[in-house]
Amino acid sequence: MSSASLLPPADAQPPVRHPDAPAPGEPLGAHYEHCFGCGPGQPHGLHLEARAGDGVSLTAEFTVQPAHQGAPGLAHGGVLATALDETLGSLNWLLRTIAVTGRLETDFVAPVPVGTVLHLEAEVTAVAGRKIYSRATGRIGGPEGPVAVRAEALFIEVKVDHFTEHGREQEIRAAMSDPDQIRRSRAFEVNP
Ligand SMILES: CCCCCCCCCCCCCC(=O)SCCNC(=O)CCNC(=O)[C@H](O)C(C)(C)COP(=O)(O)OP(=O)(O)OC[C@H]1O[C@@H](n2cnc3c(N)ncnc32)[C@H](O)[C@@H]1OP(=O)(O)O
Repeated sequence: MSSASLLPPADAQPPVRHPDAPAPGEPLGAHYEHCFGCGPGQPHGLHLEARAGDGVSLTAEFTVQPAHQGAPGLAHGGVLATALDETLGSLNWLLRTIAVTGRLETDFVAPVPVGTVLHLEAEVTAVAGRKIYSRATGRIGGPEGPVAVRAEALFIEVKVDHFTEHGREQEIRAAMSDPDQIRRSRAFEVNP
């Protein structure tokens, strides 16, 4: 059961897909080359690949590598939580909103062996002001396989200043001059 702070308030609205959101089936790509969740330049990262779904939803895959073990041969729970966090965070691109995780609640339903493809699906359920409510499920053995992990989350919309104030200047400057225009706009574009 989710905690009270993950229940949308009575005045929450259904999420609205941004008109310029990627079409259903289109890959979302990475928002930052060195992101541990999705960046191609992070050798031990998850290299999570997400695709837009209908409405404000998406699907994603992540293959558990030996570098992601906790118990021998099994994915570390924190890594699985990261996969859920990254998947849920990617939803905000469909809203064209920059947001960070405020709260993430995870259920670990079944162990996930190394070599397994985790099939994730996620959707935004409601928006209330700066608060974005979402949930995700990860299945093994195929997109229709048994549920191994699931999560509910609250993301909070932030201005780009959140990153320039708290992040390291060198990395921020490098991300702002990323030659990949889609990645640059995904990281920094804010829509009212
Ligand atoms: C360089 C590249 C840029 C990349 C850009 C893309 C980034 C994507 C990254 C993707 C990577 C994957 C994703 C990641 O890993 S993101 C990384 C992990 N997350 C963070 O680092 C966030 C750290 N936290 C903060 O910075 C602040 O606490 C934030 C910004 C979240 C809120 O502080 P702020 O001062 O702004 O706002 P507020 O305190 O007035 O709160 C506002 C409202 O929210 C409610 N609330 C707040 N927290 C919680 C909570 N825990 N449970 C329940 N409710 C909570 C609060 O009650 C209030 O509600 P209401 O009173 O209005 O009803």
